[in-house]
Amino acid sequence: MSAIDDLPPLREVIDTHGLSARKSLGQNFLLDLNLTAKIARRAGDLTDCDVLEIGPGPGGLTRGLLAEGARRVLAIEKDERCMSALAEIEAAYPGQLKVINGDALEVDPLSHLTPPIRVAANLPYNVGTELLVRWLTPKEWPPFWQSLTLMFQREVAERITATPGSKAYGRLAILSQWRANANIVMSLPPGAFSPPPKVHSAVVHLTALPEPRYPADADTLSRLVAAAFNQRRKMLRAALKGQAPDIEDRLLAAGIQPTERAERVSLEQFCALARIFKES
Ligand SMILES: C[S@@+](CC[C@H](N)C(=O)[O-])C[C@H]1O[C@@H](n2cnc3c(N)ncnc32)[C@H](O)[C@@H]1O
Repeated sequence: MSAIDDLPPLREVIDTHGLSARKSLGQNFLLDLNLTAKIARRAGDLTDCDVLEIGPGPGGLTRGLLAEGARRVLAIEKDERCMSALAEIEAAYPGQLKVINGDALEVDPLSHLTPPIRVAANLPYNVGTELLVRWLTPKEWPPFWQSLTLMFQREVAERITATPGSKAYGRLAILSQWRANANIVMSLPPGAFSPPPKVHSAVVHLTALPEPRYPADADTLSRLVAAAFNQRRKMLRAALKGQAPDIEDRLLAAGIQPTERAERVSLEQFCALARIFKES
């Protein structure tokens, strides 16, 4: 019998520790340990890795990550009420789980982790998107993480993995695919969660490329792509007018027709445009 078998079922944990789900914290818990084990397996081989988990809640995915052999898990959870439930898991895996009660947008986890590091999370979607963009846009590359395995609203997962020409293609697709391989590895219906959310969810697995697919400065690329897709129905010469007075020349130099719309421009072309901006 492993340590995880000694822990009470998650429904009992919720009752014992009074963890009624709070909408303000985006709490839709995964209570099926077979499912959390499956998600943990999608994070890759954890045996020689430290894992950063954001938003462990009552600890379903945390248990999965530890049972899959993670060397250490650092879990950052904003809800103080979850601390006693997570302490039970800490006790079952001495020295392997560290929990920080704080806001993942404010806590710097790096001093607690040793590479190689993988990230796994089932987070409220707004926080997840903000963290994803941060993790994808550091100045230096490769980043601190080897892979990110993140639960998103299915529509957001589709925006991360979208290709040019599709409605979902935009800033998230470009930033994700510039520096990582990104795939949807699991789909989950609302009923997988307690309480069930209104929408379907999906797990996206991103692995960091050793180098970005095409050279570009992260801030410049991020700024241009945000401006281009903010007005996605406009031609690029109009959408990017505020970025440079000679925007048409710059677009042409990057191999982009000024009359083109952002959703038809490839990642390679956006990177070429970012290089032209950096050089000018
Ligand atoms: C969707 S629930 C998932 C909980 C758990 N991982 C599971 O799968 O059952 C999201 C969790 O993130 C926590 N959370 C929300 N905002 C957070 C933040 N800014 N930093 C850290 N945790 C946060 C919530 O309290 C909640 O426990």
